[in-house]
Amino acid sequence: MSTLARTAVSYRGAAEGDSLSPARPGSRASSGAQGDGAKSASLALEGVSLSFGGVAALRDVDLAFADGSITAVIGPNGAGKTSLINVITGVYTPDRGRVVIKGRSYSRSPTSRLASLGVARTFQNLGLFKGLSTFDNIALGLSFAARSTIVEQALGVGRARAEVARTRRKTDEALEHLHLESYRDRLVGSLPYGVQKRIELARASVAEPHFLLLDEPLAGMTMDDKVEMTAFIRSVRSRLGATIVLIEHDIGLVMSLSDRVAVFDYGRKIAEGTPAEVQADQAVIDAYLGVPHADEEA
Ligand SMILES: Nc1ncnc2c1ncn2[C@@H]1O[C@H](COP(=O)(O)OP(=O)(O)OP(=O)(O)O)[C@@H](O)[C@H]1O
Repeated sequence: MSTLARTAVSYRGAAEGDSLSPARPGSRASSGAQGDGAKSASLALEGVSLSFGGVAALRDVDLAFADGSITAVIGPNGAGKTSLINVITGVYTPDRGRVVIKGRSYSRSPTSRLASLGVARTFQNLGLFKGLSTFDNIALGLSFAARSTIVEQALGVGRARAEVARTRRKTDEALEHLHLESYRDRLVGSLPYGVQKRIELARASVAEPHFLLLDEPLAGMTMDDKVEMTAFIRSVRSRLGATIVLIEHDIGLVMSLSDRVAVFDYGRKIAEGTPAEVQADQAVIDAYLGVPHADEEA
């Protein structure tokens, strides 16, 4: 297990003021990931339900992400995949259930502290600043860690000087790891879509998160770009030891990239396991072929 993963497992601290409580003893999150009992899961959903008016986006979802694993969340359009990431990141507050992060259980994820808890994400429709350079976009991924005062920053002294140096070093490392050096000073809006997706991955990973949530990181790319991107995702995982959750529609790539796959349909987790297990699962085959389910609710 990586150092980062060990840190995640042993973490017990949490700031006051959030709606939190220790993970339930014996819960999946505290005892290990589903179907992967040898590993701990510092990130999990427990009994999460979420609805919008009459639409149930998530229905009683239990899902634990083994530390250091890559889990793909797949399912047809409207299955609840993005809602799941939005619940983990506190964009949505579940009607029921809890989000467990590093041994603490939240009825609503603490949005303002997610970065310090080691949670980072990318967005389905790129969340980059098109008028800024590649370097500046990636550097923004470190902004939460700034400790210097405005005065120190204005004068470029004290902690600000060290932070600027660290930001430059970390950002240059991320540019190198994701082969983005040649785009360093280019405005993001002028770059090809596949490169922008890679820049978003760089921004999300530059602060070395423990949990990386990728919403359709391969969407809209050429096949060559997709193959390249999957290699970059693997390399981020092995470099950081991060737990990666990704939403993807390209089943072929999902199967080769992921350790685990969770399949959703109408907000419900209908299958979970290794890629080979879910591929052979009849409920999954039915969901993808659009076979109506006996328990389908209005
Ligand atoms: N903010 C919202 N307001 C109303 N309904 C929403 C909202 N967000 C999601 N939904 C609904 O919740 C359900 C699940 O949506 P979600 O975006 O999570 O699905 P998805 O699996 O990510 O779909 P896609 O693959 O098309 O992105 C859908 O029926 C969607 O219309």
